[in-house]
Amino acid sequence: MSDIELPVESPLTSASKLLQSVVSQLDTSKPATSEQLAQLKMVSSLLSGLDPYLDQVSSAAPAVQRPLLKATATHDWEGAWSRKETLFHLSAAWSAGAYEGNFVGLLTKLTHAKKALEIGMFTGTTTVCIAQQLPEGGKVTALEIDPYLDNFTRPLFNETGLGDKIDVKVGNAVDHLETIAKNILTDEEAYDIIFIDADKPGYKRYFQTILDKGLLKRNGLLVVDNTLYKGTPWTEGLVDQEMLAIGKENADAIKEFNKVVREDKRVEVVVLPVRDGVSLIMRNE
Ligand SMILES: C[S@@+](CC[C@H](N)C(=O)[O-])C[C@H]1O[C@@H](n2cnc3c(N)ncnc32)[C@H](O)[C@@H]1O
Repeated sequence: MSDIELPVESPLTSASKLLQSVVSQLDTSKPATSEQLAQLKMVSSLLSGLDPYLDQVSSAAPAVQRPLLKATATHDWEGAWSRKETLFHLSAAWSAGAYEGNFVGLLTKLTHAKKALEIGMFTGTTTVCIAQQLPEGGKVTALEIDPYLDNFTRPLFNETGLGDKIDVKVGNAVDHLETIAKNILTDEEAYDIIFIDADKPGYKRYFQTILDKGLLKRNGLLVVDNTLYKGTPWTEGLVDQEMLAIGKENADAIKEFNKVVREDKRVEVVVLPVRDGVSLIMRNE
């Protein structure tokens, strides 16, 4: 961050200015005026309309992603959890979705990646976006702890015709990263792009293993999801509000992760307000 501050204008600052204006006029002894209510509605519309608008003006989901999105949205996750078939209480909301999948696919294309790694696959909606952008002979390795998801995605990957470009490794990502590192002996063999999107308390370890063991190429790109974790890193007390049902462990892990990355001299980082926050981290040595 620069020590020279310039004013920022964004949808969030518009919402913030409106809200500050209403808050400064509020008088608890009087009901809100119609003008104040209109301003609050505008704040609500600014905030709730952002993501749908981004979807509307960004390219549609690629055809290969559609069957996976549909299967994710319609699957009976609740039933699978109650039958103890899944390791976690999964829901469709665990997917990074069409917009972010497309974004990571675009980054794969921009970096001319041939070798990609995803840590935390879930239903593969991003995996296929990465695979689709890889050249002939390219491969994405997806690490996923839950065998249920390997069974879920396998027929869908084959249906897209991208099955040959996707290698799913089931098990704890920590163990897989150690094994993978043993087979990466030169920078040439390392990954061009890595997407971290698994358990939040594991992020710091994944980051350090990736850099310490040379899993990411020099000038390679590390993309990390959820680094603005619902706004908890800069909003004291948010995590304690029961209505948000945010895990404190995850919130603390993300805050610590962002600090560790920012202080690591081996990388450059820009955190983007894409969905729940996406960090773009480039290895520069
Ligand atoms: C948020 S979801 C991933 C979403 C996916 N990357 C996407 O783009 O839609 C997180 C996934 O990480 C998996 N996971 C959690 N802990 C893990 C671990 N230690 N090793 C590997 N996968 C893990 C979960 O089972 C879950 O499928």
